[in-house]
Amino acid sequence: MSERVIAPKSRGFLFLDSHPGGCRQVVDDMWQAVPAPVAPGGEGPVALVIGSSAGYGLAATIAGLARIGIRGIGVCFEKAPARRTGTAGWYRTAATARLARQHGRDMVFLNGDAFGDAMKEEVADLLAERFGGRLDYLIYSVAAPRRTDPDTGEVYASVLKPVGSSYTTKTLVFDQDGAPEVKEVTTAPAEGDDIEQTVAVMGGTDWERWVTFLADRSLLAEGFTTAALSYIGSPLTAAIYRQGTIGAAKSHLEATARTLDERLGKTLGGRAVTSVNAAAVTQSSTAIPGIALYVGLLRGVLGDGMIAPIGQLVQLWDQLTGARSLDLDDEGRVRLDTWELDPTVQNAVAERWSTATSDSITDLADLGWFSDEVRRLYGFSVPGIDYTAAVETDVSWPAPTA
Ligand SMILES: NC(=O)c1ccc[n+]([C@@H]2O[C@H](COP(=O)([O-])OP(=O)(O)OC[C@H]3O[C@@H](n4cnc5c(N)ncnc54)[C@H](O)[C@@H]3O)[C@@H](O)[C@H]2O)c1
Repeated sequence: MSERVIAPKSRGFLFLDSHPGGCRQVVDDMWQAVPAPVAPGGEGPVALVIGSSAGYGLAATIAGLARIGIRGIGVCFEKAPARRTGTAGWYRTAATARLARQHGRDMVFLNGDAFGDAMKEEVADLLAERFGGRLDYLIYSVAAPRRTDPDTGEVYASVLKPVGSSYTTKTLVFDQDGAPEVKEVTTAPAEGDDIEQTVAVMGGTDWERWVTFLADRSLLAEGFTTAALSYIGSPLTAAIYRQGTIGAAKSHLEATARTLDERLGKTLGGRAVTSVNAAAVTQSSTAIPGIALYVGLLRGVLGDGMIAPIGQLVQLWDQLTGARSLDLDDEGRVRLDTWELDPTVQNAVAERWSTATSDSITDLADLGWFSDEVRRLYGFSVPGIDYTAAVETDVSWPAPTA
């Protein structure tokens, strides 16, 4: 037992501790935001979500459980409580498992490196032993800085750099007193094998390896469907995102979807797609130069008109399961970002972006919302939580229920 009061301590957008009570409430609130199940009762389809503890993968897990009644496996990479608290994803996973159990859904969570073959073996064994040896859905939502190649042991590192020439962008930071500043930062262009390294981490290689691994073990059901998360984003961030090193990885991911789609279509009557989602405040996205400013301005323009990840993932599940027809763009991608890329919205954001300064930013962007979103990633600024009360931090990883 280890009860204590947890104060938010941060360096930039990174917090050193997370709040178990707040993380649990975030998960509860996401579950509440899901509309009624499509087909209540009965045994749901078997799903594997990779990256299940945060951002879009957490939304995929919760929307899948609450809307579709999935059962299956979530995989993520989180740190247990020790001297510091556990990571927020540790606590969110405990909370998600509790809700799954309450709703009679058999969901097992595994903590470890999804890129390694040991995790693939463990998942394959679990599918065979516990889930009837048939996987219906795989959602791939990993965002990671590094990947170790299981064949060679080589470690690849992903970088966020423009391609061709350096890129100067406005960016949003908060000073020591929390006051917002709009600054310029310059990022040098990719050099050496930066592009290949980033593609090796964030492209489609590991997704394809998962599908091949499970197919070789005959664990994919007829009609097996898989989706990986992608992003296009605004012209304002294109140089650092879609035309940058990470964009090369996303193009690789999308090309992988086309190859996999053909293969799965022929072998199982199955499908592989990418799902292009909208900008959201996550631990990964706040690391991208300019994205904090962009998202804050987007919220300033759209307010509650922004669709949160949980709402987008309900739409994705509805399309994947056939509750709604699968709506693909010319390049075979599900598009859940059309509201973000709407030209009227983009023009309004671009106008605000061009005039944004440290003095005007509070009027142009919704900074209260943005700061709270960042804090909520760690379980802080969650309505209904008493942050002066001591809370148990020693939460154990959810054991599979019998
Ligand atoms: N955040 C956005 O604005 C946005 C928009 C559109 C698409 N996407 C895409 O969604 C996907 C997920 O991004 P996010 O922003 O939700 O990220 P995130 O940082 O919120 O979550 C990443 C998840 O990956 C897991 N993970 C990281 N390394 C792992 C490893 N080695 N093994 C197992 N699990 C690991 C983490 O535990 C976590 O569950 C990415 O493909 C991203 O490009 C993000």
